[in-house]
Amino acid sequence: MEIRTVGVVGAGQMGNGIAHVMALAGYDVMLNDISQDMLEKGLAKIHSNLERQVSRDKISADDMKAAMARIKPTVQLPDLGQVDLVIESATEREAVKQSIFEQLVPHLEPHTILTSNTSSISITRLASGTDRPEKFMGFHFMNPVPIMQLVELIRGIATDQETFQACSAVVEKLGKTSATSEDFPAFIVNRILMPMINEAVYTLYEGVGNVTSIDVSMKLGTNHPMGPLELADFIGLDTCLAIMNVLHDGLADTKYRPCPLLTKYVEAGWLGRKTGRGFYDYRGETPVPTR
Ligand SMILES: CC(=O)CC(=O)SCCNC(=O)CCNC(=O)[C@H](O)C(C)(C)COP(=O)(O)OP(=O)(O)OC[C@H]1O[C@@H](n2cnc3c(N)ncnc32)[C@H](O)[C@@H]1OP(=O)(O)O
Ligand SMILES: NC(=O)C1=CN([C@@H]2O[C@H](COP(=O)(O)OP(=O)(O)OC[C@H]3O[C@@H](n4cnc5c(N)ncnc54)[C@H](OP(=O)(O)O)[C@@H]3O)[C@@H](O)[C@H]2O)C=CC1
Repeated sequence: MEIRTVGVVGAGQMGNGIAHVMALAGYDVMLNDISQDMLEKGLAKIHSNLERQVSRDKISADDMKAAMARIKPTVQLPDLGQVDLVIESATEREAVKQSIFEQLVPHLEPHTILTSNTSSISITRLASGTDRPEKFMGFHFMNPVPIMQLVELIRGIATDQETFQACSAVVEKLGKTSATSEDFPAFIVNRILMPMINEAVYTLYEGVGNVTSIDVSMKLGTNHPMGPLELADFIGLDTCLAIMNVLHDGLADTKYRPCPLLTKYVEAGWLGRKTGRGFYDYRGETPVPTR
């Protein structure tokens, strides 16, 4: 089946990026969030990111105008009932995602494909709470969505081939590249990336280095574009902790135990860039390390 309309649930950093690339590729997008404020901030972010692409001659002003016109914001989840494809991108908490699917399913067309942008949670388990596990899969974008080339595609145990092909075709239309992962905790990218970030936090916790020396070491020593602590702040420390907990619980191996210092930052509400403070303090002109 051909996908023409897309519903995105959650207008945070990932949801607004997904709405951005979908609209630019010609899909009509319904963007939903529980918070009107987050919806407005999400739309403003899409606008400024599109403007940046226009100023760098990546897209034309007409492309930008057309993309903005294709995005319809709504705080009413049932407004997504008519779309061909739903990409859920709300907070990384299983109960939140399950509740969204539970509320949405009664309003959906029978043909609608349901997907989640989850970073780590079992696709099979999320699918089993819906009426269509065969039309459910993982559609995992990378941050920042307009820039990163990869989309991980994850089949649940029941996902059918037609659903997988329809999602692969969307990735192609976006001009991105897909990699397929089996449905195990945190899939491929975060199975490898998140233990590295967690280890960087242990390195800080144990005093092996400070924020600056750890990030400089990994940037200049291994040519990573961002140091691991800078990247953790960019992803969101709540999301990093949630992923570590899924790895720890799902694989039952102590090598995945989240660093207590990561837990402490999350408990403080220091979630990284999105709250203005994490391993760095972003409230001034330039980021300042907090340790
Ligand atoms: C947690 C998960 O589930 C999975 C994940 O996503 S893990 C995280 C994956 N992401 C990464 O690892 C990102 C690592 N960092 C990077 O690649 C780079 O630092 C970066 C691309 C984010 C920024 O690159 P940079 O060279 O420092 O900055 P800059 O030169 O200003 O920007 C490079 C490009 O990114 C764009 N960009 C930067 N930040 C952006 C943002 N937040 N949103 C949209 N576009 C952005 C810029 O416009 C620029 O675009 P062009 O090349 O088209 O002109
Ligand atoms: N951050 C990253 O680098 C990546 C994240 N992901 C995944 O994407 C998803 C979203 O992450 P991210 O965008 O970073 O998180 P954010 O915290 O930036 O955004 C989450 C958004 O979801 C909203 N939300 C919460 N509950 C609901 C609900 N019931 N209905 C609709 N919206 C809701 C939140 O609103 P409010 O703030 O009002 O609660 C917020 O606007 C997560 O599953 C995450 O694991 C995937 C790839 C990369």
